[in-house]
Amino acid sequence: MKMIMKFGGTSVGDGKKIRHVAQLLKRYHEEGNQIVVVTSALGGVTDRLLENAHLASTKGKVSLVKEFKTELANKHHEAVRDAIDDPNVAKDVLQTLDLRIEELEKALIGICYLGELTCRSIDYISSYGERLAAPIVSGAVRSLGIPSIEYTGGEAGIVTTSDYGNARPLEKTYELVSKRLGCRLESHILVVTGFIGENEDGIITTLGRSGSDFSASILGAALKADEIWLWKEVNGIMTTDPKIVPEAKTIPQISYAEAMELSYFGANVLHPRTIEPAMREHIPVRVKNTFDPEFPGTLVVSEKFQCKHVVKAVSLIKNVALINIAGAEMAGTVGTVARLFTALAKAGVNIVMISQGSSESNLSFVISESHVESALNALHAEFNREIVKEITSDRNVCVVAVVGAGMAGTPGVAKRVFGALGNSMINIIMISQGSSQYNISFVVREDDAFAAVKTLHDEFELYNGNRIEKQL
Ligand SMILES: Nc1ncnc2c1ncn2[C@@H]1O[C@H](COP(=O)(O)OP(=O)(O)O)[C@@H](O)[C@H]1O
Ligand SMILES: N[C@@H](CC(=O)OP(=O)(O)O)C(=O)O
Repeated sequence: MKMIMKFGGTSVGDGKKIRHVAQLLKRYHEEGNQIVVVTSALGGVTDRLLENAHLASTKGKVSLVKEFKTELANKHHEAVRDAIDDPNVAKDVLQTLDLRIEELEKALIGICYLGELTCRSIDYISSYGERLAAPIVSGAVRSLGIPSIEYTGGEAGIVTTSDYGNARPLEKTYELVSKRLGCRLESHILVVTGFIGENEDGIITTLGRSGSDFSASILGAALKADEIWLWKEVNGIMTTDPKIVPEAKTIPQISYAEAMELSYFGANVLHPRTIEPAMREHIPVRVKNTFDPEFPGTLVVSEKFQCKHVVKAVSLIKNVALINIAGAEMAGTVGTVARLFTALAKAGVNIVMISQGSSESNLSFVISESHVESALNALHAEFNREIVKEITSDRNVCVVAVVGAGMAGTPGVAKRVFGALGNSMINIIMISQGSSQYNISFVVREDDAFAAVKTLHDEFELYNGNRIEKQL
């Protein structure tokens, strides 16, 4: 089989884990599979890179850059020691790492002197997590006697828009990747940095936080892979985040549409865009546990292979805010909503969900907490108390979503959702249901969020894994 295997930051958290990953790869390679590996940064490294980029621009202290350089070098050198036995391979990898760390140091010192951090520089700095991980993963594979080459996303052919921090692949990516990687697949395990690509001028871009899943899917579609495997620290896509409800169970099979709804509604087990490229080529996506490789995990497949289970999972989006706008003149004033959306789009604000009262005199929507200032400024500038008289925001909220393809056309699901929440004395602040009827989502107070997820997990008996399997 031709396979893409993506390993997340927890899976390549340190040298011992990378050694384990290399052994897994050896096993699948020896079974006759052609493998492209997509690696994330070692766990926590992207966060540290971003923190230090911000520190450099605000404090401007070169001594802090030097301290960070030592921290990064120590972490990655230790990983090489633990992951790679062959001394020649280790020497080669250490040389590559040191060169890259020096480049990074220069860039951070530049930011110290300039005192400013552009979106383009943020992408450049944060790309180093994956650019330091890939040589180690590829070296660990070579150390086991298997030829391996490492590529950055751009070198592999991922060409993107210039939307730094949220770049999308251009259509030419699919042909380019196939040309560049296709011919080497037979003889090598290819290791590609997740999360990053480059624009048409060769400038590094990133696909958004947790974007390595998306990279894997792009490469899978380009190479027309038989399967895309996403290796994680959990046993697949589960009925809810096991960190919130420990009784959560693995969902053995789920449709592309359901997996997309879940990821859009906060199940950070998948990057929200992951499914699109796989779906365009009908490639099955498997989510597996790196630390329990025999466990089958979850298979994400096209709808036609999928039985309909009313509710499959419950998810939670944190770090959001609710914005309310109100004004008696809003009722019947044509174009108010268009002005609102245009103003928000110009300010770069993404809307998570929307609800409009039937009186038309108020409208509520949910956005990411980090966009609140820009949204409020944009709305005040656009309306200036004309038509819209009141604009308020509330940051202490979360969005909960109940997802399942079988909800479409099954009466009574909403009654059960809101009945169960009522019995648990959980107040609903806002409700939204997409016309796809694949999910019902609603806003609750942050303090009620975990209880809401647990209540619904119990109501639909999602802790009872057998029940899901029986209905498949
Ligand atoms: N429905 C869900 N199923 C599985 N994991 C979930 C779900 N919702 C949230 N999560 C969280 O997503 C994380 C995914 O695993 P992780 O190894 O961190 O992925 P990656 O490193 O690829 O980003 C887990 O830590 C888990 O707590
Ligand atoms: N390293 C990047 C990209 C990524 O996909 O990471 P992970 O697979 O660990 O979510 C991030 O932290 O956002």
